[in-house]
Amino acid sequence: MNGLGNQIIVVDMRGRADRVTPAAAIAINAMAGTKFDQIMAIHDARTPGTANYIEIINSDGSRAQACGNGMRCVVQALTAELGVQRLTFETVAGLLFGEEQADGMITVDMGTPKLAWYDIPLAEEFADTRKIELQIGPIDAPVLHSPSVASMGNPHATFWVGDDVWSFALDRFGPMLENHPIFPERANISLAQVTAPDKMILRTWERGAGLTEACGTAACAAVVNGARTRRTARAVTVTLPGGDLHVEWRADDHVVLTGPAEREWTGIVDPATGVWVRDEVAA
Ligand SMILES: N[C@@H](CCC[C@H](N)C(=O)O)C(=O)O
Repeated sequence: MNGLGNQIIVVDMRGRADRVTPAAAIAINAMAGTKFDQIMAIHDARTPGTANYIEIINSDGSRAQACGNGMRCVVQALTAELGVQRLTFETVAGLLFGEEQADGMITVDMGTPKLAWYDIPLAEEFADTRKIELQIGPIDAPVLHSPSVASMGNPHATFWVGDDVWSFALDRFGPMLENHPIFPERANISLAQVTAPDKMILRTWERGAGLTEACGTAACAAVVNGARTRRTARAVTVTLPGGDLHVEWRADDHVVLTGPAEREWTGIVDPATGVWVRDEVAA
């Protein structure tokens, strides 16, 4: 599936006790035609009242706590299969609610952001995470500096840029910043250009996956960071390379993400080895 070009493989692990291994994820990603950003593994529910437990695996085999676009794909797949409009899921980061709108758009309530330095987490104490000391480039002429940081279950840094968001070599700076010692669990790195109080353009280098067409949790973190630094309103249309997401940081502190999700093809994979038997089942 894809969520605005964020390539997602939704794996059905219901009724099984095993897990998608890092080796399988890496093997699948290396195959022609199955390159992805995240695997969303659907497991049987662990908690009463939830439909399923969802595990998230990046293309480098690492596990992630949250994935906004991936959750939208899971919601689209399972609401269609079960003939329901809304579902509750459990992830390592907590409970998430998703629903299909009348126009086919998929909305996920991503929960509440965490803004304390130790929750993101950062390696050192910052009293104010709206602007932390971090820069790359020459000391007196940094290329990127002073990001706002937030956790949407997973760690995000939002660097604010002027009208030149497309001019930065994010493929070069992304890996340096993702692995910067200030982020002990690495981080997703975004560049945000605010074009109106309710509009921004966002590019993201994803932890464990690299440059992506769209990152849902990065859009959520950027709107939280935009609103708390008074750069944006709390409801913003975020334009990513793959298209638009709508993000609202509601008064009850929950962040809600809306956008399209699309099914592409279906196949069969061995979750232990990543050996793939690809069906040609039409979407
Ligand atoms: N594509 C995702 C984010 C996936 C997880 C991320 N790479 C991480 O490791 O935190 C999204 O849509 O949110």
